[in-house]
Amino acid sequence: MAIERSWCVVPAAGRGARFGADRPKQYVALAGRPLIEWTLDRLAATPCIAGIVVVLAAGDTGWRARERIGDTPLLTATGAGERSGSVLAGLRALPREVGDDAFVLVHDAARPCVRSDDIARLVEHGAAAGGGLLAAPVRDTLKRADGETRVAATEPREARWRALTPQLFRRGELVAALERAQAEGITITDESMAMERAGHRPLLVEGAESNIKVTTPADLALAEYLLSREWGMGNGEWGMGNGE
Ligand SMILES: Nc1ccn([C@@H]2O[C@H](COP(=O)(O)OP(=O)(O)OP(=O)(O)O)[C@@H](O)[C@H]2O)c(=O)n1
Ligand SMILES: C[C@](O)(CO)[C@H](O)COP(=O)(O)O
Repeated sequence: MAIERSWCVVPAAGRGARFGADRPKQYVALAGRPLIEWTLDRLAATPCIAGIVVVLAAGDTGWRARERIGDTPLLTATGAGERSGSVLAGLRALPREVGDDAFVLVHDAARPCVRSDDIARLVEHGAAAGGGLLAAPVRDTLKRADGETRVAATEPREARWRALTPQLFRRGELVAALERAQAEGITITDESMAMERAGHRPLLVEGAESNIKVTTPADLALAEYLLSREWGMGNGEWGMGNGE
């Protein structure tokens, strides 16, 4: 089932504790602009994104939301103490015309280097599979701990994937899965986890490893390098940089 365009919820209500700045990390300067603006501009410039709901912390004055970014409508919602609660708030703030069967993307405000063509492939293949997420293969050997610092298992090479965002699911199914996990008191770290607990097997769509999440200051330096590589031949326009 080919879907034309999809709305995107952008959770941006975190505190950025691991980043350790004097403001939430989504507002720290990245190449001269607040990090969040790079992410939102990138999403707004992605043809398959119909609109954006950005989820901000209650009373947040770190960034003045606009009604549109270019031709892309921009709505706001108020976040919660946990990321999953912020995502739920964003899903509930979608326009009425986005029904339960509509596929919706969820993308971290903290991921400014996402590639538009990766999002397009996720929308195409993830929708056909009933839901999916961008993911990058992990090069290191992964160990599963037994709760202490002892090795419980080693993940085989073909099973090692790093979940990214965006993640794409049907609005109604994702709301139900997140509400169920919330009712069960389960901490949900990404949308796929809630959907897996509800019995779904989301499709892994390989995305560029440059789609990093800015969590610490070291990540910010890498994001600045990655963005600089995407500029065109000095003309100041976004290149078609392959991100490699
Ligand atoms: N209650 C929360 C927590 C996180 N987020 C958002 O979810 C994305 C990914 O979360 P993460 O990187 O963990 O951000 P923080 O929670 O801010 O980071 P930390 O855990 O270091 O405080 C970020 O864009 C963040 O703003 C959110 O909207 N609401
Ligand atoms: C949602 C996410 O960005 C998918 O990769 C990731 O799970 C967030 O991880 P964190 O533990 O909140 O840093």
